[in-house]
Amino acid sequence: MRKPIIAGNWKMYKSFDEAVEFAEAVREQVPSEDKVDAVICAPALYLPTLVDVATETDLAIGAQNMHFENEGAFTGEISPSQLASINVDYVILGHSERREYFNETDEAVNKKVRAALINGIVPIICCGETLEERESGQTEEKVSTQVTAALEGFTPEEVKHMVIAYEPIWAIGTGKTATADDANHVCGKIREVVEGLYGQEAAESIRIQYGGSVKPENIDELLSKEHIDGALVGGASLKVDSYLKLLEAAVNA
Ligand SMILES: O=C[C@H](O)COP(=O)(O)O
Repeated sequence: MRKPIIAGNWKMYKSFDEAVEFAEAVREQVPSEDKVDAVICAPALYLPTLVDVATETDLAIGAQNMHFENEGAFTGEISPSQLASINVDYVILGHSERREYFNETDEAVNKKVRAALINGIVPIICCGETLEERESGQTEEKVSTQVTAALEGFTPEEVKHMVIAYEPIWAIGTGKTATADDANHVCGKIREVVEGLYGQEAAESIRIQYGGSVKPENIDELLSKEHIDGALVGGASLKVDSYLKLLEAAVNA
């Protein structure tokens, strides 16, 4: 059985004080990491402090992006080894907002996944279709292409420890959620893609999250589905109460 993983993606929200206040409020209430991986992916500026606040608790801290090189003349960028040097555990890669607004390509995502592994950071690899793609029946082809590209060149052992987040773009921040059956169907297809590339053990081990307007009211149904191992959550991860409710749902799933 795969351990659920709930990752909050704060995007470009919260002041520094609000971020610290949140982490201090949840750190003692987060369920044991034996039951659920609880992650907060915060703005880069806050990461060292949040890692410090979360030390020796079951709360893990992640970044929302990184460069694929460990160092170099890349003004404004943050490297995987820099994240590792402050003990960041996770990184979101290939989020649709990065693909859309910052021209992140499948090739760059693949390089970043490699760089994350080299530096001991767990990648949360995002994929998902636009509304237009969904309506024209291209959902499976789109996520399959994205996942295949992101996972190119690894070993089955490496793939087992990765996380994939399926986020239909039309469901992000819109209040529209894919039905649990639809989300499960696509997550199942992603698992088939992983199996085709890396075999059954990797496919059964890799964790696949759903993301897109997940909230305490809909998480139980999503997590009851065979192929959904957790959630990547934007809006509902910003409030202490709703974040803790999502974790509780994962423990009880
Ligand atoms: O990374 C998180 C997703 O973009 C989902 O955001 P949302 O929960 O606000 O729809």
